[in-house]
Amino acid sequence: MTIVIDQLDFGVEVEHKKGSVETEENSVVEVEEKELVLDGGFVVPPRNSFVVPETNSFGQTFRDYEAEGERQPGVENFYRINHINQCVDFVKRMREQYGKLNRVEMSIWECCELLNDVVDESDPDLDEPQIEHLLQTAEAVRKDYPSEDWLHLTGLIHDLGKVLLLPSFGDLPQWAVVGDTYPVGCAFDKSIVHHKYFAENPDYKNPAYNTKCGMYSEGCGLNNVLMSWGHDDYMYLVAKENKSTLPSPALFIIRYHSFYALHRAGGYRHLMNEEDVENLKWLQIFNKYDLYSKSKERIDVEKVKPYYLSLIDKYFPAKLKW
Ligand SMILES: O[C@H]1[C@H](O)[C@@H](O)[C@H](O)[C@@H](O)[C@H]1O
Ligand SMILES: [Fe+2]
Ligand SMILES: [Fe+2]
Repeated sequence: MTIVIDQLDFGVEVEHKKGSVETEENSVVEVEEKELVLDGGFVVPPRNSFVVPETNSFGQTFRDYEAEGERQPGVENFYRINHINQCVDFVKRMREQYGKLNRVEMSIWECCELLNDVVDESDPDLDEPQIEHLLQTAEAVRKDYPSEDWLHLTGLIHDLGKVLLLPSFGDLPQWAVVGDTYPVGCAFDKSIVHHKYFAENPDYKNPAYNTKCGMYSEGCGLNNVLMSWGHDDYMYLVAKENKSTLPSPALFIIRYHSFYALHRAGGYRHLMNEEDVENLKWLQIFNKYDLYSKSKERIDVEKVKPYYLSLIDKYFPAKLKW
């Protein structure tokens, strides 16, 4: 059995458009089509065809971090180490070091191919090579939003930061690359997966960092918030520093797609500014495709490659600094 998830219900404007269709008897009937218009000027189609599966490839509901199964102990252990180690000092050091982008020079597509060798230990829903996940996400978005080519490309590249696991990118451990992300420097929200393990984080008992706002102020904007270090923030830095022409919601999606405490649980809203509120709408649309397109269905890479190469050419330089 499958469930169809309807259009998301956040506060977007609905524009009514008149159109006409011919019936079988050739009489013309007026119809009213609803289009959702986001403030950023992008249009959300009224009919989404993507069907959200009820269970993942392991027969469990998606993102069930307690369900017993072969992946559960490994994933829980991943979050234990992640929560102990991601602290303000660590994040500052990583941003400083990796912000230099002085390790590798290569194209976006070359990077996609490198992801073939990457396995993500934090993910209870996926054990396929990462390149499959990139294409599954991008192609699922493309079906429902055929004219938003920037969103297709966002699907393709959103997880490229996982190359941080590879030797030429510093060989970072899994806990510093994958998994959900969250702000450091203020209280860890209760909705974060396996929250209990934060008790051993050096910031947990620090009064400068353990209040609702911690080192931030209400409405300061997520751009001023330090996020736990991983593939999201790294790929955002890569896209920004290499002067990608992708629009603001694309960069926001790349940077915060693992921030489930925000986009799923609604935590940390007090740190957002108006631009974040607007961009979050796109992130919530994107998340459906990122999460639920994970399946055993393979995409024919060679068939779709020319299309994605044309998008890369449109939004990125030929070679990027990583
Ligand atoms: O395990 C997954 C995986 O690492 C994803 O790439 C990340 O974006 C998710 O937030 C995380 O939960
Ligand atoms: Fe990710
Ligand atoms: Fe992903």
